[in-house]
Amino acid sequence: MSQQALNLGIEEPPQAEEAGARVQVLLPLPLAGPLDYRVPDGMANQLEPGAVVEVPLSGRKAIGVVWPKNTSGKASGKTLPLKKLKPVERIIDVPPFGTDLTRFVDWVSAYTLSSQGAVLRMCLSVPAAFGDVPVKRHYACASVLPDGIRMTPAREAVLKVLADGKPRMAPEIASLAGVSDGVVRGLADAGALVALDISVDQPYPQPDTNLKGPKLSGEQTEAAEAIRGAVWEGGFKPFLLDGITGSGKTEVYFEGLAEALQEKGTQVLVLVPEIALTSQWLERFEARFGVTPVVWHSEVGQAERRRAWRAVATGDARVVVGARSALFLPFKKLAFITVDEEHDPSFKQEEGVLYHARDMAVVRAMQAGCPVVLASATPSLETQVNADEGKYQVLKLRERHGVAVLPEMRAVDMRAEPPEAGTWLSPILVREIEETLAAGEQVMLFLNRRGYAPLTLCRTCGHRIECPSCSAWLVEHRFRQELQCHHCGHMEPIPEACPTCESKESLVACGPGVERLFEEVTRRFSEARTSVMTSDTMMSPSQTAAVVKEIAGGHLDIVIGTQIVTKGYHFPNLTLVGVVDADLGLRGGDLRAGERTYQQLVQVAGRAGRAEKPGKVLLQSYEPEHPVVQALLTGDGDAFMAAEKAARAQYHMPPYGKLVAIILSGPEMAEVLEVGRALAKVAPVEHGVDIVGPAPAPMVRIRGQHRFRMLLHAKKHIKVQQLVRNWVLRVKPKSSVRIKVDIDPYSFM
Ligand SMILES: Nc1ncnc2c1ncn2[C@@H]1O[C@H](COP(=O)(O)OP(=O)(O)OP(=O)(O)O)[C@@H](O)[C@H]1O
Ligand SMILES: [Zn+2]
Repeated sequence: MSQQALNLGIEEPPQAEEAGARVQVLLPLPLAGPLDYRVPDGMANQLEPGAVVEVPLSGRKAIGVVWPKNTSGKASGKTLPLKKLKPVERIIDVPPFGTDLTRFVDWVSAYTLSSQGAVLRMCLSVPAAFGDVPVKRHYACASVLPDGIRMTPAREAVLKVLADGKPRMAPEIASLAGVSDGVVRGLADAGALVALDISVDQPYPQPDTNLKGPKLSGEQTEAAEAIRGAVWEGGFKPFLLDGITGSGKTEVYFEGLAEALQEKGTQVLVLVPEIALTSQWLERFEARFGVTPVVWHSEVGQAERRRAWRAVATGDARVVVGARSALFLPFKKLAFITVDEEHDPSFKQEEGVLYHARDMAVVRAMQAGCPVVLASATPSLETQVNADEGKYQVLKLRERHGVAVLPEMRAVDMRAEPPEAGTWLSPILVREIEETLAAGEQVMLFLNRRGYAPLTLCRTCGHRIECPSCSAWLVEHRFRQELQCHHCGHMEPIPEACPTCESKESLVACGPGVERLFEEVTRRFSEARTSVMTSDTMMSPSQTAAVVKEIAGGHLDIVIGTQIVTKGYHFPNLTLVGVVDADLGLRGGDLRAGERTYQQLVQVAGRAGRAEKPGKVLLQSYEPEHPVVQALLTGDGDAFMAAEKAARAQYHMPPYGKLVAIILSGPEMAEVLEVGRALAKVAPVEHGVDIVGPAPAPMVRIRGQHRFRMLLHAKKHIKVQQLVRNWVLRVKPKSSVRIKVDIDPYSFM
């Protein structure tokens, strides 16, 4: 053993071992790193890094990926002699992962402090992709009819159907020929038909890049040319496409897609915040490229996921539009990425590996060496700072397309113009709705609260109905006649009597949700066709698409919705937007409450007046002097964001400083607190680093788990990952207590 290896305490493989006799395989499990396996004879040349393989693992079989050598850590921590290693069992018949993906996995793992295996798991999320693809038996005519075959009219009919040379399945042939399946099988047995087993996974139709997009305006052309140029040149280049609502950002980045797809075999990825809501986007894509793209999100069925995953790996899928998890697909030749509505909070994953898909999309593009466009009318503060610092090239669109202009904004001071008791619309907003309806135009009312009422209270004893396993009120859903917890999903019937004092008819609903607003709207405007758009009323992408079509087609007059109506829709006849509670997002605010509320309200306001007719937006507020409301009224978002930036810079808050949240949870409060105290005791003491907590989380209990939080706040230059890893490793928690590390937290609950 060499001196160096001794010093490092690492065992070297025995001298006699042949190079290439072992490989490291990363498994989709939370281990410290890859495991060593023996390379069986005959496989040596095929086991290149990135190959997907099946290996034995404690008596079972597991799918893993041959991992490049230079990566950190090893699960076992020591090198076993070759003869003790288990052999790789087989190579899975899919193209190997590229180094862009293996490096991306390593990067995400190091950044988020998740194990490499936990990140790899997101890449291998479709077990069915590694098995045999099911086939279906088809029949076609044999090239020559067997001698002496007995022909009948039924048999003749079958041969006639197949005369076009297209293989078909027996039931189809039988129905076309007007015969029974038996006739088809009889012909096959007699050798007159040949059987073909055809994969059920049909190739995806290829996008047509020769179709022309709309004629772009001057500023659109300028932006599109910059993107096209970068795509043509290749190489990593991040852009911020900052254009007001309705300015044609989609048309502009479509030009980038078109350029990227010119080259043979290239692939593009478009990340969107809520894929279930993209029916209009899909239609526009189809109009521009002649086909529908591959859609990727958690609700896509298993068979389609298998088809999509494999087609992405082989390069057959050229365009993928997906939710954040699409970042982990094994693209063969990724040439361009767009993150649409890049400011959207749903890009942050809050379960499992805690990552921000917008940030990781930039990293993915860096590893793949391709341009990436972050598009938004309200770019996140983080992205703006990157642009200010010159890291991202800014492309601006300042005008709406055609004759459309930004809507007129007005605040309704609810202190001066309060609604009648038990109602939520001020007289001014009611009047505006009446006028809009009279003009034959559409209204959107925005209230970011699902259900009927956020709280059910007993008038007699003051009891508030809470979730049995979370520290949260149950929300009444009157359409479904239920109370529901929005944190764990717990549901129960609405009780007739107070659960505590048993008084009858004493429970009252407090505050409005969209269902309650619906009640008021249908009472006031009984003639209007009204619909509620929330995740409760639109359970599936097709249901959503149907409602969106109804609105776009003018079959609805009033739409009441939660944040899902704010996202990218284009309704030409919608001219009035009413924000029922502009202050809602500002209450109990965290670091980003102001920014988020501003973005959300700009987005919802941006749905008004997108075509010929000008739009109007009314903001109901009890605090119209608040900077967020003022920024909306004056349209000076730049000044608002500048003030936000200054405040964050002053306190070294992200992105001018770093935050790491440590969330501790477990079934026993005392045990959780004990781990928190142990962590506090060994907390790093370093200049530029502050640690607060453990303190009870604002959501003290979720799903029966007690929760405490700690927050590490560091100056920008500090390498928090290293610091936190060393710190957390010093405490061995009881197995019942979970420690979750959230780098760059967005939720402080
Ligand atoms: N050059 C153009 N020619 C024809 N139609 C255009 C052009 N640019 C934009 N449009 C149309 O204007 C509407 C708004 O454009 P688009 O949806 O791309 O804007 P956006 O910036 O993505 O908006 P938002 O941020 O609000 O989602 C769409 O119906 C789009 O087809
Ligand atoms: Zn609950």
